Order: sequence, then C-alpha cells, then structure tokens
Amino acid sequence: MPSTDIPTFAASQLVLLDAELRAELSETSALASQSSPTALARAGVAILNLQISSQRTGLGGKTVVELELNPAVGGGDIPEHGIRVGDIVGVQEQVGGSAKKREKAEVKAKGAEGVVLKVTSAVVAVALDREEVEVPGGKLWLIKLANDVTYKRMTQTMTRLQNFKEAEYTPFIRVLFGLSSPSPVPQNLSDPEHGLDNVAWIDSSLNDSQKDAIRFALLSKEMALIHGPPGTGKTHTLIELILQMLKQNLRLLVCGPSNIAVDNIVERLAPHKVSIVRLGHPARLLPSVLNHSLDLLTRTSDAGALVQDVRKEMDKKQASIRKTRNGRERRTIYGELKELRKEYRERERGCVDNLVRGSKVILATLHGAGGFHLKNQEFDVVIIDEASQALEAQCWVPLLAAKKVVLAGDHLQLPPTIKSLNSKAKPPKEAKAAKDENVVKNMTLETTLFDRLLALHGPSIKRMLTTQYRMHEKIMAFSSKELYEGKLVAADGVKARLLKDLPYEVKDTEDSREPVVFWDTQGGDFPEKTEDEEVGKKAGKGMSLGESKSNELEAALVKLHVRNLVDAGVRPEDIAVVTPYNAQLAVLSQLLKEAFPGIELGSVDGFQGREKEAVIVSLVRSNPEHEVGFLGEKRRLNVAMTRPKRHLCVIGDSETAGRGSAFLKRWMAFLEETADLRYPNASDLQDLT
Ligand SMILES: Nc1ncnc2c1ncn2[C@@H]1O[C@H](COP(=O)(O)OP(=O)(O)OP(=O)(O)O)[C@@H](O)[C@H]1O
Repeated sequence: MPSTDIPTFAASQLVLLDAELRAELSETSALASQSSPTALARAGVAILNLQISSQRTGLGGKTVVELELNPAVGGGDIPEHGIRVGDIVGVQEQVGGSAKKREKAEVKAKGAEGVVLKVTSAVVAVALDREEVEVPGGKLWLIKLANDVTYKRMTQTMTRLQNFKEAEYTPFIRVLFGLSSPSPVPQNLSDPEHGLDNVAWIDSSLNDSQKDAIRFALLSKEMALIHGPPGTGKTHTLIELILQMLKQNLRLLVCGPSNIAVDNIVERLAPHKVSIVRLGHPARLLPSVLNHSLDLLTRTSDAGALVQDVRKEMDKKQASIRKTRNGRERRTIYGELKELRKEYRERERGCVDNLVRGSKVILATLHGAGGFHLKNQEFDVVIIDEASQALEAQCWVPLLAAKKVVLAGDHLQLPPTIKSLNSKAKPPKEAKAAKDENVVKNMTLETTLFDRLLALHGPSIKRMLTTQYRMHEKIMAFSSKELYEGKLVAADGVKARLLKDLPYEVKDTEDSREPVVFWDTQGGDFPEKTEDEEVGKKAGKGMSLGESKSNELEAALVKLHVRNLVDAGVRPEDIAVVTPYNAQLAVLSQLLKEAFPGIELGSVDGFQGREKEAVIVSLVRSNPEHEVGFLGEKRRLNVAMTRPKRHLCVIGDSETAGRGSAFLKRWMAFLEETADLRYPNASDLQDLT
C-alpha cells in the first residue's frame, strides 16, 4: 500500500486551491472591473436604482434590509436579473455623473455586504454580514460578489493538516493517508458473532445490497465507502444507516457538498422524529427544513425566549434610527445598539451551544462544518453524501477531528467542476511556480477523497448498491456492463416501464413503446458549429470564456422527436433534453422553450442527480476530423445516459463519436445493435430550425 506524505499532500492542495480561487475570482472580477454598472445590470449580476424600504433584525441578530426600486425611476417591479437567494452581494451607494466622479466615489463608498434572503418581483431582502453597519442612504445598487468563504475554510483546513506534527496524526488520519492499514472488516457481515445477523431494519423495503452496505458501514472501524450507481438508493441507504447508528447511541455529523444535498437528507430524516439540528444560513435552506435550522431553533426553544427579548429591543432601536435626522442622537442610538448586540450574541451563543451539544445528529454542508458552532464538538462518525462531488480539501473540513467516516457517492459519475483546469488565471509568481510544479506533480483537484481512498486501499473498502429503481433495463444495460461490472439489476417495478404505460393517457406509438432510440446523423449532413461562450449571457455581449459547440440541424431533430412524443400524449414536463455544450443549449432553448412550455433543458453536468420519464441526449459533435473534445469523458456520458426512466433518445453522429474514444466507440456499437435505429434526412428538417 503506497502511503501519501501528508505535508506534501497538503502543500499541493494549497497550491491547487489557490489556482482555483484565482480562476473563480478572475471570472467575476474581470466582469466587474471592466464593465459599467449598467452593463453589469444587463449581464444580470447587478440591480440598479434601489432604495431601502425597511430594515429589521433578522435571524442570528443580523440586520436585514429590504430594497425596492427607487420611485425616481418609476418604482414598480425590479427588472429581470440573475441574483438568487443565497448569493453574496454588495449594497453600495449608486453615484451618477462622470466616470471620474464615479470612480472617486466608489473608492469612498464601501457599502455593506450580505446574503440575499428573499427575492420577489418588487423587493430583494439582504441579511447584512457585519452587525454594526451603517447602510448607505439614498440611491443604492446591488452587485453579486464572488464567494470565497468555502476557499478560506479549505485553505485553513489544509494549512492545519500541513502543520500537524507526526505525533498528532490520529489513527484515523493515518489510515486515510495509507500510513496504517484499515482495521479488517469481517467477510461474513451477517455472522451472529457481530450482532448484526438480526438487525431490526426500520425500513422493511431495503434490498440486500443496501443491507449489506449498512452492515459494512456499521462494522468498519475507520472508513466505509458506499458506492451508489445511478438510482440505486444511496440516500435511502444513508437514512437507514443514520437511524441504525443512532440506535447504537453514536453521535453523528452528516454533511454534503451542497445545501441541497444536506437538505435532502434533513427532509427524509425528519419524519423519523429524531432530534436534528441543521446548521447553515437560513437564506440558503429549503423552506421545508427551516424548522430544524439552528437559527429557528434558537428562536423557538425556551432558552431562545431570552434571546428574543433582546432582539425586540434591538428592533425598536433600529426603527428609531430611521426616524431621527439628528447626528448626535443617531450616534447615541448606534452606541446602545452595539451594547445590545453584544448581549444578544452572548445569550445566543449560550443557547446555540446547548442546542448543538444536546443534539445527536448535526447536519451541515462540508464547509459549514468549519464554522464556530462546531468548534470542540466531537462526533463518533462523519457521514458524507455525494462525496464524489466534493473536493477532497472540502471533506477534510469536518474530518480533521473525526474518528470514522462513511462516504457515499459514485466515482463513475462527474467529479466536482474545476475552473482552473481550463482557465486563463495567471500562474503563480515565477520563483514559486517551479517549486509549486514540483509539489503538485500528478495531483489535481479532480481527484476526490473517494477516488483517492479507492486507489489507496482497493475495492475492499467499499460496498456497491446494485438494484436500481429508475431505468428500464435496456436503458441501464450499457452503463452497467461498461462501468459497474454488469452488476446492476433493474427493480421489478421499473425494468419494463415504457412511456405508453405512464399513468396518464399516452398513445402506443413507435416512440412510446421504445425504451432506447438512436437517431444516427452520420454522413456529414449535420455539421457542428463552433461558437464563443460568454460570461453574462443575458447581456448577449459578455466576455469570451472559450469555445463551445452547437449543431442546428441536430437541434431540429430534437424538436422533431419532442413533437412526436408530445403528439403521442407525453407531457412536456416529463421530457428533458440534455447536451454537454452550452452553445447547443442556447440553440435548443430558442427552438423548444416556447413551443413546448414545461420542457426541461439542461447541460449534462447540471442534470447530474436528476431524472425524467423521457430524456433526449444531443451529442452535437460531427466533424470530418472526428474530434469529440470533452464528450469523450465517460463519466459525462454515463450521467447523460442514466437520467431517463422510460425512454432514452440519443441523437448524434456515430462516425464522429465512434472514433472519439474507446468508450464512445463501444457505446455507438451497442446502440447500433440494441437501440431502435433511425437515419434522419437533413433536408426534411430545414423548416424546423
Ligand atoms: N429498497 C428500495 N425499495 C424501493 N425503492 C427504493 C429502495 N431504495 C431506493 N428506492 C427508491 O429509489 C429512488 C432513488 O433513491 P435515492 O434518491 O435514495 O437514490 P440516490 O442513489 O441517492 O439517487 P441518485 O441516483 O440520484 O444519486 C427513490 O425513489 C427511492 O425511493
């Protein structure tokens, strides 16, 4: 077993994270520094001409301001924008006049930063970050800012790991870096000797591979990987695992890389009536899980009542500030508010501490687990869902102090998106660069903890779930054979489901009775086109991010197929079209959005984790050179082909794809052999473009 040198590993991560952050910042700041506020607003990342309509103390003692359109510009609805709940934004004074005057004023007007709490057509509410902020009056504008909090947490974590002395390495850390072998897990998991022969399962529907994975995770000492191919009930299994671990009286920290991944678990855990606390900014949580959020529990628990008294007083003061114009009076009130805030924080901290300490399951995003709430808290097990979508450094945020980890994921679907891979971010300064290059040798952020542990310790540290509950068995066949050792089995309820069997009326047609259709565009009549990809798409004139590909005739063919499905009775909301290329997405959007309201269009990467009754995959690439670019990535193709439940339609040029990569070649051959093959005529499609 080759071990990993921990300081070198941490140093490499730090270099790679630095490059990643620079790539991310350069994207946002290039746009911000090169564009005027009007251009930013057009690009959807800023809102102009706002004013404060109300101000109050919100959750966590934060000042919440509501912004509305300034009556001077006519008031009413805020023009369309791309700012969403959870975004980090700056609220700044909007200065008119010449560019020079603006520049001067911008240096002066620092404004405030916060998180968007609510967006409606008429108002945007922002929870400000710092507590003692004096929000600028007058005309304001709001701009979306880059979010570097996650990077800070990861960098702090890696720096700590880098500085650990060898004596500080826990047995857990030693195993995760291969300095020690994992404790052996018995082969026969249901042997009565381990007491797991007769588990009282809470969910009686669990299948054997799920039970096996749970037993394995319970018996493993340091780590267990639960490998969940598409639709195999990975989260389902984790819920049972959590409940079983609670029966053993273990204290758990459950994390995921995104808020939605964590909320998904909270929602499914809640009906089991276990006391759970969800950490995280309330603005970023699903409404259905707010009841479990720490902020809300702080307000509703008994201890919370004490906190509320102070809060009411703070609200009164806030309101009085807005009434007075007298500078001295304002200063006095600000002074009093400051005192009150101190008291509020102290009482709140006590209350929060009690809640966190008293809870057996805490849920947070990976980076959220690095907040002050969990300082000095100990957990028996850290469980990470969607672990193959998380950066390794992110996983270490909750893991530095852990004793055992259970990772659930699928390393054969897409890893987290890495911007620095293709970015034009400046390289580190020269002297440093040579050293850095040495350090990061053979390392990329794309390698997740899940991947690394598998490479380090081999398949004996994982258990795979093998029954899938999504796809018709023909849809699943290629993916199972190529990637999952042919072990996937379609559950009885899904293996023969077709569109014509949908619970509403669908005619029996050549499409609705077919689980897999392949429109092969070979022959060169469906050529791809190269387009510039842009930042700030709404503006239509953002900055180039590089090239993307589109294929108009292929898009027309998509339209033809969608129309056939809809004519048969399939609802547009049960159909999705996915494609790896953003430029193709734009073409499809123009062609389909209005014609079929409710249809969903998405990039393959964005559709990971999702499913639809019918999915059309537009492969786009068609060129005499047989170039396939990133379409050749088998994990991307795997995601694309495993989204549908009842109907998969692939549209592409088998000649181009077939020479692109070995995996693509085998897929094309498989489709030609097993799918319902069709050869379109390009000239019939002209009127559909
Ligand atoms: N043992 C089971 N019996 C019946 N249905 C199940 C079982 N396990 C999972 N399912 C169903 O399979 C579907 C997928 O489950 P879940 O959402 O847990 O999967 P996942 O593996 O987390 O999803 P993804 O494939 O998107 O990663 C759900 O509808 C779930 O109810």
